[in-house]
Amino acid sequence: MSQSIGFIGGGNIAEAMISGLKKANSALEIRVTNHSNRGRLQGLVDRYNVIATSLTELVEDSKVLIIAVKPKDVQGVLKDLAGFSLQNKLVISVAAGVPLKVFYKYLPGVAVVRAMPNTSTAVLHSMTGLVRGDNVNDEQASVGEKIFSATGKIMWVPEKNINALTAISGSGPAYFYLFAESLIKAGVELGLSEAEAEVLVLETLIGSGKMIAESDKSPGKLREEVTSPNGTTYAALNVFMEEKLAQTVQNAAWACARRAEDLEGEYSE
Ligand SMILES: NC(=O)C1=CN([C@@H]2O[C@H](COP(=O)(O)OP(=O)(O)OC[C@H]3O[C@@H](n4cnc5c(N)ncnc54)[C@H](O)[C@@H]3O)[C@@H](O)[C@H]2O)C=CC1
Ligand SMILES: O=C(O)[C@@H]1CCC=N1
Repeated sequence: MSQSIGFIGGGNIAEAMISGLKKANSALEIRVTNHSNRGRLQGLVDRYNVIATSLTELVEDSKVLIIAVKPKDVQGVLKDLAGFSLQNKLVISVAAGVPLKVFYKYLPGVAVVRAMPNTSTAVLHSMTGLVRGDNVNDEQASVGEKIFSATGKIMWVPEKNINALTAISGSGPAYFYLFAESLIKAGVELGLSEAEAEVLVLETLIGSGKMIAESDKSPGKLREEVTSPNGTTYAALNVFMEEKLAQTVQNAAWACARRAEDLEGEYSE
């Protein structure tokens, strides 16, 4: 990747992306500007050897601008960017619930890709959804694809599907972390030390993920293979069934997608 990248916003997702991108290519030039938090910016410089800079320098020196601020702060960034010529630049927004039309309003003609990565980009296992804006040429689409492919897998989707994707893979890591936290707590309640419970949960999660990824069996089939009739797993799964875990998971994913839609709704006029 020969393109220099500039992050506007250096928070959680920017750090996950920077960490992954630097792992994939330590020579990659990355600039970051972060509003009103010098300590945060200096931390990124110290940890990843990025260049801390002003917005003006970042725009001048970066081919790709990645907007990684909270949804409520995106319009402020776009107003600032409207003062620059962005010809030949690719703008990538990772903000949830900010539709492409908002970018066109402030930056007419801009080449923008809407992306929804997840924090596993830090370990090169992100799943990133990408939406191609109207003005993105093939070369720019390929640049966007390379940036996110360097830190995991990508999927191009139409804009109408980005909220569904957010509900599964964008926010998804948090669901698995909650499950892991709960299982660690259960292990401790059952008499294991926290360190023991953590190792058991960690290895079980990684092993299950690898089984789903590497075996040719569906998650349902793999589950059946663990579940002996009237055995121990059966006893546990019965509780999940009785307490409607599957429905709860679906409700949570719907709530996530609806929240993204609500955010988008704030831009309807
Ligand atoms: N955290 C996650 O797992 C994911 C987050 N996202 C999206 O990424 C965006 C950022 O999320 P987080 O990193 O979690 O938030 P965060 O709050 O950790 O980071 C945002 C950063 O932007 C800075 N900022 C605010 N206004 C700015 C401005 N005008 N110029 C420069 N910096 C500015 C803030 O000081 C803060 O450090 C959100 O829009 C979110 O929807 C997308 C995918 C995953
Ligand atoms: O919670 C959020 O709004 C962001 C978007 C996807 C993951 N985190």
